[in-house]
Amino acid sequence: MLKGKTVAFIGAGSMAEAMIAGAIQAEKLPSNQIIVTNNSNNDRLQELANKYEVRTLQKELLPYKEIDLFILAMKPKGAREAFRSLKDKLNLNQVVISVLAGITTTFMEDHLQEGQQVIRVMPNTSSMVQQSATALTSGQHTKPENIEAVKELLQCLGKVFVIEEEQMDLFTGIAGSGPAYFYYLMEHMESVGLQYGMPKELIREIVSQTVYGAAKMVMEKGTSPTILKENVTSPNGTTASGLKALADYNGGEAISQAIKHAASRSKQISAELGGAKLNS
Ligand SMILES: NC(=O)C1=CN([C@@H]2O[C@H](COP(=O)(O)OP(=O)(O)OC[C@H]3O[C@@H](n4cnc5c(N)ncnc54)[C@H](O)[C@@H]3O)[C@@H](O)[C@H]2O)C=CC1
Ligand SMILES: O=C(O)[C@@H]1CCC=N1
Repeated sequence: MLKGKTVAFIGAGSMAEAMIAGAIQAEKLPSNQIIVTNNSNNDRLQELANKYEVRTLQKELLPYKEIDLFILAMKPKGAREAFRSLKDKLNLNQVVISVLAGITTTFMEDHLQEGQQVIRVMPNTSSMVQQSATALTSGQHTKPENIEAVKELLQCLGKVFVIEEEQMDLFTGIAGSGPAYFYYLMEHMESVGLQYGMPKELIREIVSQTVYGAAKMVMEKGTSPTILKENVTSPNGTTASGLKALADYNGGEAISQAIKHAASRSKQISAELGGAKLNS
């Protein structure tokens, strides 16, 4: 489905790079089928061209007719201008994909030609190592074969979940932003190690192996986090003491609030752009 398709990234930041790196590593999309552009930073385009051998071009020079899939990867505040400049240059066989937090398929359809095929996607930066949890939801005119092609592209970046659009803000709070919560946790784990004199490289390896092992247990053993947590916890042992401190300091509530705030910010971005009602 992806074979022979040309993909253009409009926006060349960290998310675009993570997706480009993942797709090339998976060998599904050769670098000569990838075009990248941004607003004005030529040095950044040169950096991506050197690193991934992709074609980089200034926006005005994009060969619009050659491109099958446009992936919008700028900040949401640039969305209106980006859609405005794309609108009259596309035909209805071309597909517009957005990774922008809070940009709904309705917003996309309303700001492109009537009948344009659109797909909203929420990856995360673990795309860089092909371990993203990515959500996909499509617009009303999008052909099944194009959804399959985009799924194939996203599968190069990790696991893909086709979800209802209503769940996108929540998915963004859990998985789009999620890696940052784990990095925050890891930062704190590292800093305790450092505080007690462990060498930085050693503590980093210990912490990342611990987090990786815990995720792998959930994925491979089919056991719930609750049971796995109980398995670690000996009566009156070290873990019980650690978990009590987490509860005393409201660790669980802090995590729930992080997800709820991120999801609500996604909704708010939609509302600010006039693309969705802010109902919670
Ligand atoms: N960073 C992340 O973990 C994730 C980001 N996203 C979404 O990806 C989008 C980009 O995020 P980052 O890569 O972190 O941002 P970034 O700030 O690193 O990159 C944004 C890029 O867009 C370019 N740009 C801005 N306006 C443009 C326009 N009108 N036309 C062409 N290029 C334009 C900038 O020059 C820059 O290259 C955001 O909308 C964000 O919601 C989605 C999932 C995860
Ligand atoms: O922080 C953000 O808005 C983007 C969307 C999900 C992850 N990063």
